[in-house]
Amino acid sequence: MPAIKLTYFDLRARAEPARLILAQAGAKFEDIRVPAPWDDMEGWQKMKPTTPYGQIPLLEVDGELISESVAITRYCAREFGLAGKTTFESAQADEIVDALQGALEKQYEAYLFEKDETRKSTLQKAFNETVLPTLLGNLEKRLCSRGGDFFVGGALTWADIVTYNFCVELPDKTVVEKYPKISALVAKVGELPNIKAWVASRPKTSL
Ligand SMILES: N[C@@H](CCC(=O)N[C@@H](CS)C(=O)NCC(=O)O)C(=O)O
Repeated sequence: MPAIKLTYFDLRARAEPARLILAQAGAKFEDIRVPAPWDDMEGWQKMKPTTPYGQIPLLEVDGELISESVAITRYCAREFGLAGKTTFESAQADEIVDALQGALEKQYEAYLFEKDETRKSTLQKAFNETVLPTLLGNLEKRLCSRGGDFFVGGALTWADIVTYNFCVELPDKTVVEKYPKISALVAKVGELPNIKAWVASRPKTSL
């Protein structure tokens, strides 16, 4: 097994999908957490230029660095057999992750780091009423078209784990209840023993 170190702020956010995959795989990894810029701007300003793109998360695998959260997550999925059994299945999983990532980036841009609580809740509400129903409606149909249990090949892949993480991180989880297949998938992934154990034991953070 490669020696894996995952470095991110002390947050779930962009590193959590990779952590969940590593946890599900039972892989050993170093979960390195550096203080967020709002807690230690000086420390982050020192670290920033040492990273390939001035941002984290970073994954170190046997001493080599990978940047970009989705590339990191995809590597973990491939390395630990959660990326589909064929190149076509891998593409099917990528499709779901890319669809979710598109919405996630909109969420980041719209409100995730908004400090003004009133403005944040207005922006959240707008996101819940526009972007989310379209995305979740489309994903529900996609899931049904692929058998209804898992997104790819009738077995667990990172597409399911990333969907789980996206849904449980939503500020208003009731939005997901309108989509029965997605809801069942989220519940099923949340009940996987390794996922359950990770979620119960991971550091408690705001994001
Ligand atoms: N596209 C990158 C974005 C990474 C990113 O935005 N990282 C943020 C934390 S979520 C960061 O490092 N912010 C500090 C900075 O940009 O100075 C990815 O998905 O990994």
